Amino acid sequence: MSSRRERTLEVEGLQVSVGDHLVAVQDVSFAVARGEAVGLVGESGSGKTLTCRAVLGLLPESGEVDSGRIVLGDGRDALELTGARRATWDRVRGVRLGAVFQDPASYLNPSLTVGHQLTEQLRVKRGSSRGESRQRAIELFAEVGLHDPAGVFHRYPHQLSGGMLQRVLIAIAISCEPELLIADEATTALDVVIQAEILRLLQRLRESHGLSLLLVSHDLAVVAETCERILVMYGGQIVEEGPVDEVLGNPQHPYTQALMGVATIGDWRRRRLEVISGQPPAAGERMPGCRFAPRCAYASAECLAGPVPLTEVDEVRSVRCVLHASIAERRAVGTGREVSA
Ligand SMILES: Nc1ncnc2c1ncn2[C@@H]1O[C@H](COP(=O)(O)OP(=O)(O)OP(=O)(O)O)[C@@H](O)[C@H]1O
Repeated sequence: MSSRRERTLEVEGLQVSVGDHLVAVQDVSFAVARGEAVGLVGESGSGKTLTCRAVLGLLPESGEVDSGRIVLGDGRDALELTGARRATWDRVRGVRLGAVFQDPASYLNPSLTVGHQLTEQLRVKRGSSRGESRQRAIELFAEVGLHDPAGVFHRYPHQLSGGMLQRVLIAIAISCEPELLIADEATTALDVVIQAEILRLLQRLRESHGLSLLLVSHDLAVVAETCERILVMYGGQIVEEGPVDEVLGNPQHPYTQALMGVATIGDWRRRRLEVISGQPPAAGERMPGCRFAPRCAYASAECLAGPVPLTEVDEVRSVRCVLHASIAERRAVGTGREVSA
């Protein structure tokens, strides 16, 4: 588990609100160890993007971190990001923290060549000379799998495909050797072949650069293939976490079980999550107990008694469900009811 490994990121008790003080992310705690790939999954609106954006200091204008701690690095390199000033963010974002998102074109300037944009990053963030940064840019373009990197250097964003643009963005994101790369739905818009190539590239970069990865995806298959650990979010909270194989192989939270149900185990690879019946709570919706209770076939009065903490099941797994032990028992003896899905 990550506690025995050097930490790249620690998020503790994070609460984020949006709009008119609507709590959209609450009590979110997790860590990413050095070189580890952690996947963040959940339905649309569950708070995945706001969690990542809080870590990156890029919340929307109406968004705010109400409480909690975000610490980048470990030991002597540990840096508290909560409440950091702009100058600190300038030193961290793009340097110790890299990010890639779903729509790479919108993060590039259409009127500058991609080579220019990468060299600017190297010049501004690393203080490299013009010649050094040009040479390094071409090396980085080659490293992210762009053919004819010297030719690509002179291209404008509109001259490149979506997959090529995502590679350019990855080259920019890793150019300053960050400790952590956040990839928020970075392969969602790409076709499956390109998606697989980009995921392989991220794996390779993890190995060659000792990079930690926080990968947000709707797609359980993407996380299963790429990550060691998974965080399942529901209604702004983490409801289950643990090693990917164990969580997907034997989900403990009824929501994770339902996700696996709709994704049809055995034939779910490469499928996107489909919608589970019922609606998740909206941002800011106050609920007395478990936020999944209205959609859960196991729900009882106990579930509504008060806030449900994320509880350790064993050394490596945690679940936010007061009934998880009895549900696991019922499932083990084959009498568990199926969750409505
Ligand atoms: N700028 C904003 N203003 C108001 N509400 C917002 C804003 N950004 C996010 N929210 C709300 O916060 C909640 C969490 O949103 P978030 O984008 O983090 O979810 P997500 O899990 O990343 O979803 P998706 O997979 O669709 O990106 C949602 O209810 C969303 O409507």
